[in-house]
Amino acid sequence: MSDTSIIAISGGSGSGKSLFTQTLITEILDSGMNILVLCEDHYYRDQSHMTMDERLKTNYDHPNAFEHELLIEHLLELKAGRSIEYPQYSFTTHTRLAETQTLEPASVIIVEGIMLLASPELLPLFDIKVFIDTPLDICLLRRITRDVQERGRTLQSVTEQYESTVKPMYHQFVAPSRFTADVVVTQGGKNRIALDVLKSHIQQALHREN
Ligand SMILES: Nc1ncnc2c1ncn2[C@@H]1O[C@H](COP(=O)(O)OP(=O)(O)O)[C@@H](O)[C@H]1O
Ligand SMILES: Nc1ccn([C@@H]2O[C@H](COP(=O)(O)O)[C@@H](O)[C@H]2O)c(=O)n1
Repeated sequence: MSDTSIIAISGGSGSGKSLFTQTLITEILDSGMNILVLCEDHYYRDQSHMTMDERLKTNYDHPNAFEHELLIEHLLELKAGRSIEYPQYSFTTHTRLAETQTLEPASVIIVEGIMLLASPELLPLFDIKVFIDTPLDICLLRRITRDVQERGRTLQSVTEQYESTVKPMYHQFVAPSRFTADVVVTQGGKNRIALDVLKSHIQQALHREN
């Protein structure tokens, strides 16, 4: 087994996980380091056997919506120095695409997603657990803009899904998972100090490898 560091970045939908992760890796990649990012969203279950009506009824904010078994298998493969076939997911068809992407192992792996810290089977794999703590009303405002502009949703579908699953599941699963985190970050991807602390930890881990 190699000495791979796995960092989990979790928090509600729209909390700023992706922006935080992207800011972090852009700054680290600028210094020429080898780092890999996996999104939990890519591990939403394949629903190609279901009709579109059935897919629209899925609760995408429950831990069971994810194939965490496959995510665990992939993290273990990467830690063992082997490549993986990374699933690709469509928020339009609500299922996996036929193609996958081959990803090579790296010394530091960042995984980001809503249910990472709410899933006890995943926790032992993470060396650092980060929770992006953003008020739910701000998450909702960001989600409306993003889902309409980037995920082909209507304002009505975003508000209905928010009331029926996103908000109740946030309170049931995501918010309590904050207490499993090592680091709780306010102000998301704009929190300069949190970014610098994690960057410094990652750079130390990468230097230990070299
Ligand atoms: N701190 C912030 N201030 C302003 N806008 C932000 C901030 N963090 C994220 N956003 C914006 O909010 C939207 C959702 O953020 P994103 O990082 O995709 O959230 P998540 O990955 O947690 O769902 C994106 O359009 C992003 O640019
Ligand atoms: N087919 C799907 C799958 C997921 N969602 C929503 O995505 C959210 C998680 O992704 P973030 O990038 O926002 O963290 C989650 O809250 C699901 O409701 C969806 O709408 N459709």
